[in-house]
Amino acid sequence: MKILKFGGTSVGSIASIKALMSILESELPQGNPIVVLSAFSGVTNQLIDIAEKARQEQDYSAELKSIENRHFDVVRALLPAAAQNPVFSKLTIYFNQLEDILQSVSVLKELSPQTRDLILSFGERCSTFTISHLARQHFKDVLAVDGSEYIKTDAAFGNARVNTALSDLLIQNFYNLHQASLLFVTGFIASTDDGRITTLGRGGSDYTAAIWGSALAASEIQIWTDVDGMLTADPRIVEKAFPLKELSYTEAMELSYFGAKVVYPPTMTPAFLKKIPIVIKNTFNPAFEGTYIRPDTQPSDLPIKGISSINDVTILNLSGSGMVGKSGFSGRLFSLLSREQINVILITQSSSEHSITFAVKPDDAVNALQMINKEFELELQTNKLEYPSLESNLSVIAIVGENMRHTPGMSARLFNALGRNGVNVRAIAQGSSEYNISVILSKEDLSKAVNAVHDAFFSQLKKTLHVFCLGTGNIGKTLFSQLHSQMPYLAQHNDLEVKVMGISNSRKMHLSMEGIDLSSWEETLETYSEKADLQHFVKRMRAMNLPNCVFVDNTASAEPVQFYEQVLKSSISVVTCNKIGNSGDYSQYQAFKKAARTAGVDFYYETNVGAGLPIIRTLRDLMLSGDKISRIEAILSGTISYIFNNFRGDRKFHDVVREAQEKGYTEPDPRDDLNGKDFMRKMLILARDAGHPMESSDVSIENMLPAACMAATTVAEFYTSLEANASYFENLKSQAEAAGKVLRYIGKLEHGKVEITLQSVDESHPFYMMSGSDNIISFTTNRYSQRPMVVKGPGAGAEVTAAGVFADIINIGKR
Ligand SMILES: NC(=O)c1ccc[n+]([C@@H]2O[C@H](COP(=O)([O-])OP(=O)(O)OC[C@H]3O[C@@H](n4cnc5c(N)ncnc54)[C@H](O)[C@@H]3O)[C@@H](O)[C@H]2O)c1
Ligand SMILES: N[C@@H](CCO)C(=O)O
Ligand code: NA
Repeated sequence: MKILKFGGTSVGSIASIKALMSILESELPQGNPIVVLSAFSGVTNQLIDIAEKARQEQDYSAELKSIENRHFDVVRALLPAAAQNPVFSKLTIYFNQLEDILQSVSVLKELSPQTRDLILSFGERCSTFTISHLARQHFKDVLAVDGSEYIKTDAAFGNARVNTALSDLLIQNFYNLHQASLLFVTGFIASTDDGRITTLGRGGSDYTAAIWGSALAASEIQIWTDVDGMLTADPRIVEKAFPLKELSYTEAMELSYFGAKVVYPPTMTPAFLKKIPIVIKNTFNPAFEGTYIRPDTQPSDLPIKGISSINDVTILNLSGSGMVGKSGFSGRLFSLLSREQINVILITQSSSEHSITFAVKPDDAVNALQMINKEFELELQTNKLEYPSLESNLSVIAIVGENMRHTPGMSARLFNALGRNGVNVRAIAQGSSEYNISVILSKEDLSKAVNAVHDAFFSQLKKTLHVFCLGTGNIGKTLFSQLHSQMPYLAQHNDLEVKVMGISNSRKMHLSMEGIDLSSWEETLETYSEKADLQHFVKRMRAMNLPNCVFVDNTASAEPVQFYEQVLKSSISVVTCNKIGNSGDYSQYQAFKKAARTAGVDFYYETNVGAGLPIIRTLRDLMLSGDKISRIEAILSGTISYIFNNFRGDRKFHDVVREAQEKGYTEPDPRDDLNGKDFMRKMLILARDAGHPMESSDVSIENMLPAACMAATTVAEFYTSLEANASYFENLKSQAEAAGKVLRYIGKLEHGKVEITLQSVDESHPFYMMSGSDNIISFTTNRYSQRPMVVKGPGAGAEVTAAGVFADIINIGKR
């Protein structure tokens, strides 16, 4: 025999009652279950409210009427007219009785816990009566049972303690007489020996189901609700939370301790003791298998079963020399708290025994503090103890699961996820059962922390990167289109989801908690945006406090650079193709690195040199493995490379420059390429990464342009001057050609010196063969001493650059 318990949301509406009936219909062929019902959703709370209003002599009639109407409406909708009247009459009797009781509360201006329980009992009685009547339309031999007659309790109204032996007997006797009927039992309510109504406290209908199940040795207890089972985390916090197939009793208890909402496992203890399996099922999705809670679970692949959290706690910290080695101390402390009925959520003690930290509900904190001050007055006055301090606005998160037991690396994974996201851990507790590790953190970090930890443990789910992008030009635009087209691939092959949460260019910006749809980012930016304000952008990004964040700079502006350090310090990784940051003052370059290291986040800038070519990464790997760089020789201007490779035949120099610009190889201002500045920045960044603390003034650059071109004050003027100096460039070319050589602008780092020179090289030179916007770099090192390591390929252009930025972002996601 099974117990099927339907909670408030499963009995609150016409649709849910229909669903309930069809669930019963498919269940009945396997034998009659016992159905336990809650009050219609929301009714218990309404009754509490109405009772309170009555006590204060306020008008409650409308609210009472609305409860009545809900029951009547259901009857009207689901019963044929001819069958309605007897139900209406009985319901009217219930509501008249309730009205009478409320009247007396009003007259006496007194609402005792006993009266309150009596008032609340109408919720379950009306719902069970109504639904059992509706069931008569579908099933034979239906019986409505007032469960309060069969569960006997003490007189602790509001949260009564059950007399199990007596209740078991009453239930068994009743069932023996009526097992042929389809029984509908009121949940939540019970009675004292002398017949006064009591209630069973939080999760009371679950408790009723467990008591009946245990008394009758049910084969299964089904808890029908409005979600697909117990989830891995609170779905209001973690969008990706998913239903668990199976939990052990212990896991269910641990998860619920910190607030799993669908079932309140402590009430299921009678079922646990008899090893009866419990299933959480969704009334609105009955085909879904739901969550099984049972004693012997199958081995699971999940490293943890879930993350539970308590939104608001306060911690008290007690410390002092008086505690060391005093065995009675914590005994006194905790019996004091228990005497005061203060529930201790979590305790940690330093191994020096010098301090104890414990967490309580904020409502209990001041009381706890005062009680401690009183109890330990002597120790406090003699300085053996320090006056305890309170810390509020904190939350607790706990990871729970039996697989954590004896598995090294679990706590590392937890703290790594928290650390990388800049979540400061205030206190830690691990039960010696190893089923649960709990940490206390700031309340404002709760959502970020739970999401980051969920991502870290449930790696079979997509991990989400939250990306904030500056710049919607050549590179920015291309990055968005690459991200957009690669989304499905990333999801499938990298278990990664990249969500763009903010976009800004120099005119407009837009940030969104939902993320920006990359198929229409341009319209979104036009329609919803505000005026660009970088300071504000960064502030908002930080305030969103999301896990796994990346700040991407695709501008050529000095302004974003001012924010890198503060962004890194707030545990947000930075990816930049903008070279201004790393080629500024050396102290600034160092500060970025230090900020990233300290915060444990990434600062990636692969595209600063050679666009998407793996140059920065290669150099870093060489350095990390202890190699020494003796020489770097390189062509690192894609623009100049393109110009020399295409300045052939009767083509004009300035036309080729314009073509390079049109192809997206040049900087936004092409003068930055031709005057060597862009090349200088790249050589400087390489030299710094190779361990030389250099400034830009240390780089010597041979001008490739005549003085008149260098002096041009606008881009238009620049092109005019290139045209005017056409013969200068023709000369350079023909001289080289006459000698069987080609022109190459080459950078070199050797003996701590960096120079960039214009050279004519013949075919014996390794840099002779180049095409398109090719870059080439050769590293001569201790290990690559005879023949250098060479990286070569297209070193400019929107596609290859955006791809490099993309790869940096993904690499952050992979860590
Ligand atoms: N083109 C290449 O092959 C290549 C290769 C490697 C690196 N880069 C680098 O890429 C960067 C972008 O180049 P691009 O060609 O896309 O430039 P672009 O001029 O096309 O676009 C720059 C974007 O930055 C925005 N912007 C400027 N200042 C801003 C600010 N303060 N806040 C927010 N947005 C701002 C502009 O509105 C524009 O959308 C440059 O730093 C360049 O050095 C380019
Ligand atoms: N303008 C740059 C882009 C790549 O950094 C170049 O021409 O090399
Ligand atoms: Na690169």
